[in-house]
Amino acid sequence: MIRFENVSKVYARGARPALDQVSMEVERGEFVFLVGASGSGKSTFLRLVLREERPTSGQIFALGRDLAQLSRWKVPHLRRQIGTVFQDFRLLPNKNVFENVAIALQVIGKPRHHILTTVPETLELVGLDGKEKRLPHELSGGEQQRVAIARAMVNRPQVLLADEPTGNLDPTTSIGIMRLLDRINRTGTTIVMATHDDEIVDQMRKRVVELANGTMVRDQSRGVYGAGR
Ligand SMILES: Nc1ncnc2c1ncn2[C@@H]1O[C@H](COP(=O)(O)OP(=O)(O)OP(=O)(O)O)[C@@H](O)[C@H]1O
Repeated sequence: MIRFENVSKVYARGARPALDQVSMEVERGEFVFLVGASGSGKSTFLRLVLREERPTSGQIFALGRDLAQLSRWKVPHLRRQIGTVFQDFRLLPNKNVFENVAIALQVIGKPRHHILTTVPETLELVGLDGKEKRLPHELSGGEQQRVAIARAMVNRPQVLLADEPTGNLDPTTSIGIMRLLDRINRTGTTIVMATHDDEIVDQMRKRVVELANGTMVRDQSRGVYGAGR
């Protein structure tokens, strides 16, 4: 589903690599935690998968495509098959819940009847049915993140990339979000989640890939946040 072969990324000439010779593969249907200190390269990894950045060396394959060979006009098509969720939710403040999710379908030209059936289904999936008309500021942080997850999933992407999705949430709310992500994963969506949340990682016991200064230092199945525990 995602394969990195000796991937390095150097942002500025002379700077130390943000990623240094990383090779790893994420199989279809996996749930992978990407852990590591601030600045270890987790976000860089995710941006490379989305082709928001290009590697300085090495090869990246995502959803069966060699990203170096992908022409610029095909990049939006790639991104449509990869949902993204961030720490800061990134909702449109003046649009209600329904509209925030519908927009992901409107921008790709889906017909109105499709939007009118798919958005409520997706809101139900994330546990937000009945809250269609609320504005983001009328929702809790956990509910706002559920809207963001609904927006990421409404197009049924093959992969979901999550960058610190529980970073702004309290522990109890975070557990609810993780249950939702686990459920989404069990229905077949591959998930890669960058996180600092040790409790969540320790509870979920999924594959853990650890980066340190851009180097992959650990790849552990059913892993924990810190090595050696
Ligand atoms: N656009 C950029 N230009 C220059 N350097 C960058 C850029 N983005 C990231 N870096 C550098 O690359 C390294 C890796 O950053 P990255 O954001 O991938 O780390 P991270 O593990 O996601 O950190 P955090 O947990 O704080 O989000 C850091 O040294 C960072 O300063």
